Amino acid sequence: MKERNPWHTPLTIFIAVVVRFSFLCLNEINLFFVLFCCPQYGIVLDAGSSHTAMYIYEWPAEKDNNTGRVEQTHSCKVKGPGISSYASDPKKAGQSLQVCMKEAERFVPSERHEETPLYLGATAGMRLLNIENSTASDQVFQAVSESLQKSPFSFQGARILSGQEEGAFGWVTVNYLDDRLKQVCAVDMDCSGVTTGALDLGGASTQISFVSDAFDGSESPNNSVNFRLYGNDYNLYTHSFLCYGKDQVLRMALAHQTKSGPGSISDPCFHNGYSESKNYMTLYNSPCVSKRKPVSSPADFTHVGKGNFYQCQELVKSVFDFTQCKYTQCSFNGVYQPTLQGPFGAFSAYYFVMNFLNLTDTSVPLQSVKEALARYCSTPWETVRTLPHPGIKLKYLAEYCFSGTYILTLLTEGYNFTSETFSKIRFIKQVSSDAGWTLGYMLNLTNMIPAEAPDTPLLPHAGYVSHVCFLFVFYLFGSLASPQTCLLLCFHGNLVPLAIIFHSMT
Ligand SMILES: Nc1ncnc2c1ncn2[C@@H]1O[C@H](COP(=O)(O)OP(=O)(O)O)[C@@H](O)[C@H]1O
Ligand SMILES: [Ca+2]
Repeated sequence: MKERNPWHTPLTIFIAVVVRFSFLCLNEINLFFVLFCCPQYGIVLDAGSSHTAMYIYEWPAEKDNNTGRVEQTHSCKVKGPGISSYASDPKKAGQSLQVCMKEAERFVPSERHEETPLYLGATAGMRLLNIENSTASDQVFQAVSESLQKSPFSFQGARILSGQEEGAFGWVTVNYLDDRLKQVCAVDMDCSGVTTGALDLGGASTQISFVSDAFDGSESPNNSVNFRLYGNDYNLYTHSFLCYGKDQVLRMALAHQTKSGPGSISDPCFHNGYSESKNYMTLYNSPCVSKRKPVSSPADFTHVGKGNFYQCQELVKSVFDFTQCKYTQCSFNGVYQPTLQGPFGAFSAYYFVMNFLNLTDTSVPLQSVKEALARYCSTPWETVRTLPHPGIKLKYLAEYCFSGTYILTLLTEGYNFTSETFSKIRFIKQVSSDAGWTLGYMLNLTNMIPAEAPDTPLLPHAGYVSHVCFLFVFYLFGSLASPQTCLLLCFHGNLVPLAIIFHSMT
C-alpha cells in the first residue's frame, strides 16, 4: 500500500493555495504598476542656434520590450540666446540652463531623478562656432556639461549632432508621432509610401528627409541613412544645409546687398517704412558670410524696407547655386536629391512663420499663397507694427515677409515642390509632442524603438482586467479541484520555488 504523504494535509494544501494566490497577486500587482503607474522619464535639451529648449518625455515602465507610448509631458524655453552665443563668456551658457533644470526637478518625481537620462544635443549654431573657433566651442560644452552634471538626473553627455542625425531623428519623430512606423509590412513589400517626410527649418541650418522609391543610396551614400524599426527596413534620404536656416539666409541676402559696402540699402524683403541702422561687423560675424565682407565700408549701414515680394523672391534665389550638379538630379548647391515622395511634415520655423502669416492651409493653391504673401509684404511697416500681435517679438515681425518668401522659395525652387506636391505638406507644431529631432534622438538612445516588431501587443486596460479575472477564477477552481491541479498551476506560473514546496505532496 502506498504510504500517505505527511505533507498532504488540508492545512498544507490551504497554506500552499494561499501562498500561491499571494504570489499571483504580487505578480499581477507588479504588472498593474508596470502598466499604469510609475512611468519612466527622459530629458532632452535642444541647444539650437537661436535658443535652447528642454523637453521632458514620459513612458510606461514596461518590463520586456520598450513598446509603451512616449509622450512629451513638459517643455521649458531657456531664457536668452542659444549656447553658441556665449562663446566669449562660456560660464553663462551653463548658468542659462539652470532655471529649466530646476523646473525639471519639479516635473519628474524625485524617486525617478537618479535614473532619468538627461541629454543635450546642439545643432547648427554650435556647428558654426566649432568651424569658426573650436576652442570656444569646447569651452561652451565644458560649461554646459559642468552645469548639467550638478543636476540630480543621469547626465549622458552634451554633443553636436551631425546634420544627418538632425535630419534623421526629425524624420523618426514625425513618423513616431504619426504612428507610421508600426504598420505591418509584408515580406518584399515596399513600405516607403507609408512614411511622412520631414522638413525642419532652423535659424542656422535646414533639413530635408524622406523615403523615396527612387533612392537606394548608391548615387549619394552620404545622404543615406538605414533604419530597421519594428521589423521594417527604411532607406532614408536626408540632407542638412548648413547656413540655410532662416537667420543665416537673411545674413546672406543682406551680404548680397551690401557687397560694395554702401551706407544704405533698399531691401524688398522688409516692409515699406522700415528703417534700422545695422552694424557691418555684426552682420558679417558668421562663417556663412565672413568671406564676403566688403573690403571697405562704414561701421554701420541703414537697412531700409521697400516691401516687394517678387523682388524679394529674386533676391532670395541669389543665395542658391543652381549651376552645378554632378548627379542625375539635384536640389541646389550641387546636392543630390531624389524625386520627392509622400506626405511631408514641416516644423520649427516653417510652422512659426507660416502660422503667423495664416498660410498653413496647403489645400489653398500655391499661386494664391504667393499672392497672399505678396499682399502682406506690401503692407506698410507702420501698419504691421501697430497691429496687435501678442507675444510676437518686433524682430520676428519685421522679418516675416523675408522668412515667408524664403520658405516658399526654398520649397519650390530649392527642393522642387510643385503646385501639386506643395499640397502634400502639413505645417505642424505638435502632434501630442513637439515635432523636432529631440524625441527621435531620445527614442534612439534609450532603445525605445525595437528593430523587430514586438511578438505580443501590450494589453489594453480592458484586456488587463479580463486577464486578471480569468486567472483568478481559473486558479481558484483549479486549486480546489485537487492538489495535483494546484501543482500544475504552480508550474504554469513563474514561481519555481513554490513548485518545490509542493514536490513532496505528489
Ligand atoms: N515665433 C517665432 N516666429 C518666427 N520665427 C521663430 C519663432 N520662434 C522661433 N523662431 C525661429 O525658429 C528658428 C529656430 O531655429 P533653431 O532651432 O534655434 O536653430 P537651428 O535648428 O538651426 O540650430 C530660429 O530662426 C528662430 O528665430
Ligand atoms: Ca532646430
